[in-house]
Amino acid sequence: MNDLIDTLRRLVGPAHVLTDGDLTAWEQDWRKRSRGKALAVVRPASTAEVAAVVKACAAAGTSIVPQGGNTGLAVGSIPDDSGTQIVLSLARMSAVRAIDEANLTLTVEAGCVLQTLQETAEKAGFLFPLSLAAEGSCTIGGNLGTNAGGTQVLRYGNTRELCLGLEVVTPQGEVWDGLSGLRKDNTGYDLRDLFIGSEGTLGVITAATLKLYPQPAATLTAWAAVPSLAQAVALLGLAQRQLGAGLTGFEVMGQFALSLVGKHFSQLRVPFLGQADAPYCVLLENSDSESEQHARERFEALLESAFEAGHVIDAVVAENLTQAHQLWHVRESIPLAQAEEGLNIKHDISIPVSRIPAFCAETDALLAREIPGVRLVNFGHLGDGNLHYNVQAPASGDARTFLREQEDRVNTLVYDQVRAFNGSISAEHGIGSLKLDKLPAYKSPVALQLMRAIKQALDPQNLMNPGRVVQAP
Ligand SMILES: O=C(O)CC[C@@H](O)C(=O)O
Ligand SMILES: [Zn+2]
Repeated sequence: MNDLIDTLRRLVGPAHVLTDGDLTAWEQDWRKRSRGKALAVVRPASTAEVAAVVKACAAAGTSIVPQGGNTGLAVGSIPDDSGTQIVLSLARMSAVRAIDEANLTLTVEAGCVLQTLQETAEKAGFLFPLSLAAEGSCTIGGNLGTNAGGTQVLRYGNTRELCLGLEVVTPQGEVWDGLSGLRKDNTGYDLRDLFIGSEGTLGVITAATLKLYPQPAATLTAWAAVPSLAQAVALLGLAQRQLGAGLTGFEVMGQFALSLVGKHFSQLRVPFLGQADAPYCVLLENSDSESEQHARERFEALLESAFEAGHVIDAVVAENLTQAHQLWHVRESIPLAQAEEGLNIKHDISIPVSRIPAFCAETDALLAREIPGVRLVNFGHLGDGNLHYNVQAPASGDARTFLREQEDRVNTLVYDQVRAFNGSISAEHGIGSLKLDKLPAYKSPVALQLMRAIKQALDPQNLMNPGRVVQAP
């Protein structure tokens, strides 16, 4: 092992091979639920260095956990507790390599922080639409590795849809330069899409060519109180018909989720908080290619028809950007408020949009019956059929004990319902190690067999993020 550490020090410089001191930032997951122990944290500065590190680890039979901003929610980017794995941090590889304005593409290295990437696009007069609460610290490599979703998916798609090409270091330490900015390329299997969402189990993404979009002329945000989830779904349909591609955000939030924001972040103003006839609120975003006035007129027309149809019982439209940011901030504070409230169980699920009201009605009742006192923190990206159907321990009693005794049962109740409604047990957060043992019960055996065969073909030594996504054959 000491030989490997010496080699790594030679390859990336001694200052970038961390073996002692406080390694919490690399060894602990974002929710602070899991902690591993790394043999070393290695921080290469170039693709050539990543390739050399991977080759050295392969020769030593040492496994590698690629890591970006370490903000994931599925425990996929920290080492296990064996003390034998290398954490390969891409943080130092953050350069913007090129912008091609005519081709509408941007090529960046994996460690580029998402917000920096958005700002780079903006400075060049474009929009890079991937947007999520962790954007100040997550990196594009991690976004690609997990095929992250976020709040603009209903208009622009997941990270996968925003990526045209990749550069990848294979488990053998070869470099695949697939950084094409082509929108059409039918020359065989789509390797790019294989690596996206593979959570570092097939290789290390070192750079990507991403799509840019024109900036909208105006973006408006509204917050509506809705009488039921069924009416929220009806509002979504109406908004899609009236705004077309202008509808760039459609988030739903249950009153209990909002009450946690009110409780833990009392400086934030939460519209329609606790309004008894509105069990849910919806945040809508309208991006307009003409003007602010045009956007406002269309938004007002939409809300008027929505009131008439009974989809909405109250609504506010942000007057300016500051107010719009405040509304988004309330929405994005829900996970933090949940963490403040205490230990919880997350379910990042997707269901066909049409079936979400029935799913929630049935599953809410099932949980209330089976696990009395349980508190549902239900919110998410309704426009994508993606709910964060989270469960907070009962207010009374010890949350840690509750989780120890009930977490598996809660998961089984919820995921069995997800299966019955043709849904997915991971919509946008990935599998990591958190859901590794769940996947076989909820994914087709044929699909799992194909996934294992791919893993075996690309990484026969099982050195790339082992124990994540699929168990090696
Ligand atoms: O904490 C969660 O459950 C969801 C986090 C994130 O995906 C969000 O949509 O805010
Ligand atoms: Zn989300």
